[in-house]
Amino acid sequence: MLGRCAARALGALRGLREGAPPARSPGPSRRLLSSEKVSEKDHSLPKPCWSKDMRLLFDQFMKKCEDGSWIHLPSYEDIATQRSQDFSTFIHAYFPTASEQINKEKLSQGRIFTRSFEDGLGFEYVMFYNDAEKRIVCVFQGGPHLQGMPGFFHGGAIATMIDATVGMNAIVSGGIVMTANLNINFKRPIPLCSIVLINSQLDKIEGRKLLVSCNVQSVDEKILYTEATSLFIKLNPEKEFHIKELVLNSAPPA
Ligand SMILES: CCCCCCCC/C=C\CCCCCCCC(=O)SCCNC(=O)CCNC(=O)[C@H](O)C(C)(C)COP(=O)(O)OP(=O)(O)OC[C@H]1O[C@@H](n2cnc3c(N)ncnc32)[C@H](O)[C@@H]1OP(=O)(O)O
Repeated sequence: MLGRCAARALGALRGLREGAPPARSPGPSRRLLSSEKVSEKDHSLPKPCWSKDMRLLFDQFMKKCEDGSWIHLPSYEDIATQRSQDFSTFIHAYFPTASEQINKEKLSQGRIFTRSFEDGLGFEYVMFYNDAEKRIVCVFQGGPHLQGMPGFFHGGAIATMIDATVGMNAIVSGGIVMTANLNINFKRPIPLCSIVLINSQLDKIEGRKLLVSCNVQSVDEKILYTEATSLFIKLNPEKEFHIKELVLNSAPPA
C-alpha cells in the first residue's frame, strides 16, 4: 500500500500526462501533441530486463514509500502534456534566439535522452525522492550500449545519469532549472551492466542558484565510483510552475 503522499505524487505525475493509464497496466501507445507515437509506459516500474538485484532494490525502496517519507518518481519517454507545453513555451521564450534555431518538425520526435534506448540496452533506472531530506536516490542499471573502455561504462553515460538525478532533485526543489555547472570526479571505473546507487542531495539554495551534490556507489556501498557537484540556475523566479506542489500535493485523478 502506498503512503498518501506517494500516491499523490504518482497521481500528480500521471496527471501531468492527461489520460495516462494506471502505472502497473500501461495502455497502448498514444501521443497527445503530435502524430508521433511515444510509449506511455512508466519506465520506472519493473521490466523483464531488470536484474534480480535491481528488482530487489526497487522493492526495498517501495517499502520505504509506504509511510510517505520516500516517493517513487514515475518516468516516461516524453512529457507531452498541455502543462509541459506551457513549460516548453516558457523555455523557448527564455531563449528566443536559440528557439528560432530549433527545427520544429524534429521537435515532435523529441524524447528524453535517458529513455530513448531499447529496454535493457541503455539506461534502466528508477528514482526515489525524500522531501524532508531533499534527497533523490537513483537505482541505475546500465546496459551494454553504454560501454566506453571495454567492459566499463562510458563516462558520458555516467555523467548523463548524474545530471538526470541531480537535475530531478533541483527541478523538484526549485522549479524550472538548467544545469550551469557539473563537476565530476571519476574515482573508479564502473563495470558494464552493473547496478549502482546515485545518491543526490540538495545542499543549498542561494537566490536562483541551487547546489546539488551526489555520489555513485556500489549497491553494498563498499565502492565509491564517482563524486559530483552541480549548480542549477532557476529560470522562473517570477513565473512559478509549482512543480514541487505538482509532484507532492496534487490529488491523483479519480
Ligand atoms: C510542468 C511540467 C514539467 C515537468 C518536468 C519534470 C520532468 C523532467 C523530466 C526529465 C528531466 C530530467 C532532468 C534532466 C536535467 C538535465 C538538465 C540539463 O542538462 S540542462 C542542459 C545543459 N545546460 C544548458 O544548456 C544551460 C546553458 N546555460 C544557460 O542557458 C545559462 O547560462 C543559464 C540559464 C544556466 C544561466 O543564464 P541566466 O542568464 O539565466 O543567468 P545568469 O545571470 O547568467 O546567472 C545567474 C547567476 O548564476 C551564476 N552562474 C551562471 N552560470 C554559472 C556557472 N557556470 N558557474 C558559476 N556561476 C554561474 C551567475 O554568475 C549569476 O550569479 P549572480 O546572480 O550574479 O550571483
